Amino acid sequence: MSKKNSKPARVLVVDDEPHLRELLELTLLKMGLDVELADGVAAAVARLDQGGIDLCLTDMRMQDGNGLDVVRHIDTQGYDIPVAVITAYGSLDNAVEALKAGAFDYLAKPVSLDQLRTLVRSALNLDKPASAARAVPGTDKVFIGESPAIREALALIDKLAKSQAPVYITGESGSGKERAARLIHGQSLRAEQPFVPVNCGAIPENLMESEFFGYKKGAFTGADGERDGFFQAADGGTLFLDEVADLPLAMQVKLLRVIQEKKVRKIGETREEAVDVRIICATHQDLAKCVEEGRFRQDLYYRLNVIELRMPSLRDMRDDIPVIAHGVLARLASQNGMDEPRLSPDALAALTAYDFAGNVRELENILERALALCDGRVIQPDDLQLKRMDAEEMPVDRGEIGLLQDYLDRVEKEAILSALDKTRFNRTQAAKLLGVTFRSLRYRMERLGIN
Ligand SMILES: Nc1ncnc2c1ncn2[C@@H]1O[C@H](COP(=O)(O)OP(=O)(O)OP(=O)(O)O)[C@@H](O)[C@H]1O
Repeated sequence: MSKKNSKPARVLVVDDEPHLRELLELTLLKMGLDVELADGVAAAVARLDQGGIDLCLTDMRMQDGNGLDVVRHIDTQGYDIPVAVITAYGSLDNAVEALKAGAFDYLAKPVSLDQLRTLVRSALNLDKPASAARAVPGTDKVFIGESPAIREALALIDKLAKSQAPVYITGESGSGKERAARLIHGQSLRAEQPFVPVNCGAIPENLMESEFFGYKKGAFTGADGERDGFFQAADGGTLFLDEVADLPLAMQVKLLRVIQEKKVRKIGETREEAVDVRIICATHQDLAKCVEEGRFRQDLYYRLNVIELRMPSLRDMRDDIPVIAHGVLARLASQNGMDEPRLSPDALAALTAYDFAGNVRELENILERALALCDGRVIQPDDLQLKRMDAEEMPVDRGEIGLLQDYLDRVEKEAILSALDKTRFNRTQAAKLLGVTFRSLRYRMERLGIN
C-alpha cells in the first residue's frame, strides 16, 4: 500500500511481547508496508520524536508503561499520526479511555488479522479527509452561524471526522444533530461509503432485530429471501442511530455485542460476518438519566458516549438568528423559484426575541409559512404567526367553520403542532402524546404540509 509519493507507509509497532510484535510485523510487511518495532513506551516515544512514522499500533500494558502514554504523547506533541491500541480481551474500559485520549481505533486480543488489515487500510488514509473535505464546495456552509457555541461544535466536528471513535450527539430537537452526523461522515474517510440513518424510535420492537442485522431466507414466516440489515448496509461507512434512548433494553444488549465484537449474525444464520461500521448516535433525551432510571444499559452508554458533541440550541446562538433566517429564506425562495423576500426590521426583531423550542427546524417551518403568507417582497411580523393558537382556541362558530374537511384539517394541524411544541419537536414523543403511531403521525404531517 502506498501513501504520499507512492513510498510505502511506515508503521511503528509497539509491544513488549516478541510473538505479537512478529505477527503484526509479518502481516504489515505482507501488505507492502515498512515496519519498525519498539519494545516499550520509552523506545516508542524516542522513535516517534525522530519523525517519519505514518501510523502507530501500540499494545496497552507493557513492562515500562502504558500504551495510553504513547497515545497521549502523540496527542500532546501534535503529531499527525493515527494511533490504534491493542487491548486485552474484556478490558474495553481501556479501549474507551484510549479513544478519549485521541486513539482513532482499537483492536482486541486475540488480534484478528482481518480486522487489523481493515484498520490499517483506513488509518493510512486518515491524513486525506480534512484537506479533501475542506475542498468540497459548500461544506463549510452546511452550518450557518458564527457564534462561539456553533464554532465550538464545528471545531469538534472537524476533529471527529479524523477519528473512528463513536460519537454521541446531544442537543434539543431540531438543533442539527443529524446534520452534524452527516457532516462528520462527509468529512471522514468513510465519505464515499454509505451513511445509514436509523430512527430507533420508529421501528416496531418485533422487527428490530431483522432490521438491524438482516435475515436468511426462511428464518421466519414471510422471510422469502435473504436480506441485509442496517449494519451490513452501513459496512465501511457510518450508522447513525437517532433517538437511541428509544431502543428497547433487549435490543440494547444485542447492539452492545455487535459493537464490541464488530461482527453481526443474521437471523437464521449460524455464522457471524465481520462489519466495519462507525457508530454515531443522538438523542434529545438525557441518556445519563435514562441509565439512572434503568431504561438504558450503562455498558452500552459507556460504549456509545466516547466523545460527546453538543449541538447548541438556537437560543444559545441568538446573534446568528438573522444570518440563519437569511440563509433559510434564500434556500426556500430558490426552491420555489421566487426572489428572496426581505424580513422587515420588526419581523427580524420578533424572530430574534422568539423562544424557538424547535430550534432551526422550527425557524424553517415559520419562514416557510411566512413565505406563503407574505406579499412576496417583505415579510412582516404578522406573516410569522409566532404565537400559535391552541386547539381549544379554534373558532367554533359555525359561520367560521367553513367546509368540514378544511375545519378538521385545521384542528388536526393545530393539535399536531401543539404536540410537537410540547415535545420540543420530537416526533416520536409527539406521536405518543397524540395516541397515534409514528408512521401515522408522519403521514398526517406530510398530508397537512407540516415539514
Ligand atoms: N446552524 C444551522 N444552519 C443551517 N441549518 C441548520 C442549522 N442547524 C440545523 N439546521 C437545519 O435544521 C433542520 C433540523 O436539523 P436536524 O434534522 O439535523 O436536527 P436534529 O437535531 O437531528 O432533530 P431531531 O432531534 O428532531 O432528530 C435541518 O433542516 C437542518 O438542515
